[in-house]
Amino acid sequence: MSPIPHEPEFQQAYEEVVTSLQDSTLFDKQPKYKKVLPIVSVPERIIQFRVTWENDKGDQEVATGYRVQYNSAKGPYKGGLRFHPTVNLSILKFLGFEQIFKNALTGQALGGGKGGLCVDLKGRSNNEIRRICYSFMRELSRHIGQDTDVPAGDIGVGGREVGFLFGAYKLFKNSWEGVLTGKGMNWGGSLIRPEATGYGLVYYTQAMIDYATKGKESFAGKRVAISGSGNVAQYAALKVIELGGTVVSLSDSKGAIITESGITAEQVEAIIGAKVEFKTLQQIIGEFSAFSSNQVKYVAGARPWTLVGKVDVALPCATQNEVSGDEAKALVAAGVKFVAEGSNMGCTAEAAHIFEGDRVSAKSASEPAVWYAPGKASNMGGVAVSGLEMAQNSQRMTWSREQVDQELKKIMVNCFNDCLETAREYSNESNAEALPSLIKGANLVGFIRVADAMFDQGDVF
Ligand SMILES: NC(=O)c1ccc[n+]([C@@H]2O[C@H](COP(=O)([O-])OP(=O)(O)OC[C@H]3O[C@@H](n4cnc5c(N)ncnc54)[C@H](O)[C@@H]3O)[C@@H](O)[C@H]2O)c1
Repeated sequence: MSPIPHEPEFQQAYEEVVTSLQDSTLFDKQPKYKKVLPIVSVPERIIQFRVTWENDKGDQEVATGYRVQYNSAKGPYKGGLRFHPTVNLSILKFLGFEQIFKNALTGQALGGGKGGLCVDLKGRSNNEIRRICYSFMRELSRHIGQDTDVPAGDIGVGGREVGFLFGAYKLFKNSWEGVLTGKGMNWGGSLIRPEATGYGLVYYTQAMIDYATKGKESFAGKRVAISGSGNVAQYAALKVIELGGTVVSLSDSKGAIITESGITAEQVEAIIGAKVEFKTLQQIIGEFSAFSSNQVKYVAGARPWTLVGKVDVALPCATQNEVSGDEAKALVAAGVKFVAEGSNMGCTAEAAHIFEGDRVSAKSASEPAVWYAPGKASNMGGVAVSGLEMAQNSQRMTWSREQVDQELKKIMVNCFNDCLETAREYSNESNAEALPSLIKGANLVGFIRVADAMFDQGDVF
């Protein structure tokens, strides 16, 4: 049990890690690691602050801002900022806790953190969003820096918001430094950073397909269900299309679009342009010419998982707990073989259990089973390229698109192999040689790397 039971999302994320570790031979082989759990579960520091601004009507508004500086054993705190009306400490602690181990999986020198603001930006003008970002950074700038804590975007915080936040930091601190990642391309940003989480998710899934089919299959010809239509979903969809897969769904918080023939790259580009203006999918399919020739079905208030028919790959890319146990059962019945989370904790504990149960019950690699990758491994391409952005800022250099993309691919494939090998090394399952658990593998690799650094630095003794 987590020490704080009234934080349900945090508790869920904590229990997932603890269960993975307990359900392996790690603590039998090396009992010292048990001591790390209660220490690593408590954030090094939480900053909570008031953010006020004048809205476009001339009224004052107020919201609560947060930064959870969770763990700095491996490097400066690193993790995104979420601006959304559901933001609270339970959600930010779950995201920050995941981020510690995710960042360790990149193989880079990055600690873990997360932050955000409980606000709804939808429908607000650019000017008002700028005022919100400046007010948020007025306080946050006291606590971050390129060697201390380097935030990035998350839900509700994209390129526009990172620009305003960076401008505010520069103003308050009189310092131009790589204090945020996801920056604009002509002022310190890295090529491929906007694409990185979606592309990386597809590269990780490609490594799963490659391993499971012994190189015989790829994305070509596969039917791929994707949820969400924000940053992660957009670039995952474009990469799947480029690799010859058929994207049969996308969604937003109001509903889902479903298509037999596949969403086109032109349609995804239309969504990319319209989402910055807070348009819903329903509005976009009604307004843009890309949707008049190649029509899609819109289902209000629905998630895509039970609506897509036969499907080979599922990539949840919207938000946490967006695949329920029943939806997981429906996906397995629809033939899904590969599930990889673009969103953080996209699957409920029940859904993850169903996918893992399907794998455990298979006797050998030749039997069809579901391969399930947790977000902390499969969506870490974004933070990995943020790490590359920090490296480029320190060097005062800009790497080419090809160089960053190659590095991203290498990082994702290495992460897949690390998860696989470590799951085998510490597995207590009879079929682990042929079908190792990627969720256990990811948690074991991330935890051991962070725990070793904490022992070395005297955080745990
Ligand atoms: N942006 C990154 O680099 C990055 C990296 C790793 C993980 N993630 C995770 O990926 C997910 C999506 O992030 P993003 O950056 O694409 O954000 P975004 O703001 O660009 O898009 C979020 C998407 O999720 C949908 N959504 C939000 N709340 C929802 C809800 N309650 N129900 C249904 N749909 C909802 C939105 O409509 C939108 O399509 C989040 O879980 C985030 O933590 C993002």
